[in-house]
Amino acid sequence: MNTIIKYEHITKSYGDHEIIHDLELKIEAGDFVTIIGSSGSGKTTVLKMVNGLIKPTSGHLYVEGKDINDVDLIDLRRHIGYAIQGSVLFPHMTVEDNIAYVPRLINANDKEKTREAVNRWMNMMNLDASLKERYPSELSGGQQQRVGIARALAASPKILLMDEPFGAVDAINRTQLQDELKALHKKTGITILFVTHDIEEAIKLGTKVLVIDQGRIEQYDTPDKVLSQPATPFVEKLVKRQVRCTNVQASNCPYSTY
Ligand SMILES: Nc1ncnc2c1ncn2[C@@H]1O[C@H](COP(=O)(O)OP(=O)(O)OP(=O)(O)O)[C@@H](O)[C@H]1O
Repeated sequence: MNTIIKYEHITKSYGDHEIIHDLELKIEAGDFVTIIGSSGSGKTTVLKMVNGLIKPTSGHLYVEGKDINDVDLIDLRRHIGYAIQGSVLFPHMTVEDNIAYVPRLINANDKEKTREAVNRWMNMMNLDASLKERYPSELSGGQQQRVGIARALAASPKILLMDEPFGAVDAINRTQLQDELKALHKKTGITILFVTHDIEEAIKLGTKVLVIDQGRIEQYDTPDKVLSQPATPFVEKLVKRQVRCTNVQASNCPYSTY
């Protein structure tokens, strides 16, 4: 097992309000970790600590064995993909320039490498090459989201952080994007942390599901285990309320509607 992200005794407080309590977690390289919990439970905070957008109040966070307190955060962020809900594309740049933005910073003298990265990730996200010259306002919501993901991946990061990336797209596009992301994960072996409100999405996509409530881990396990052996009443309620057990065997799923 190769740990790529390690949270060690992490707490986070705003004023005298502690919102993350002594978080201890190891994430293995290649896992697709979906993070689920009620609103305000700390999901985004846990995610944003990985690229240093939020600093813990105490404890240490290690990425590839290095305490992120000891690394250059700008450099770290260039090597960790980050995709969030809605379109965060640069509106005045074409699709190609948006996707090429970070690779150009990294491969300053190697234009061919950047061109290859743009083509590769557009292809991987099912974006037709004819869209390269368009501006974000000339794309559909689903296309904008695909470009956002291609941009997050274009620097070939080992880690991809995603905060409700499909929250603003319609159901059909959402299902398609989920399937594409799952295939992409399989193909690349990249480590993904993915925040969602949707337990079905968490179960469908994750190789591991992290359930958080009020700044504490309720369960960190495979989707199958979360469904069949919920560790706490909170997890039980979460899965019971929402899951239709679409991607596990009915026999493993106590709440199956089969
Ligand atoms: N800058 C801040 N100042 C004070 N409190 C904050 C700040 N940022 C977040 N919080 C609080 O920290 C807690 C966790 O926030 P976080 O955004 O991580 O939750 P979340 O689980 O991602 O929520 P949601 O699902 O609603 O997006 C919440 O109670 C929130 O109000």
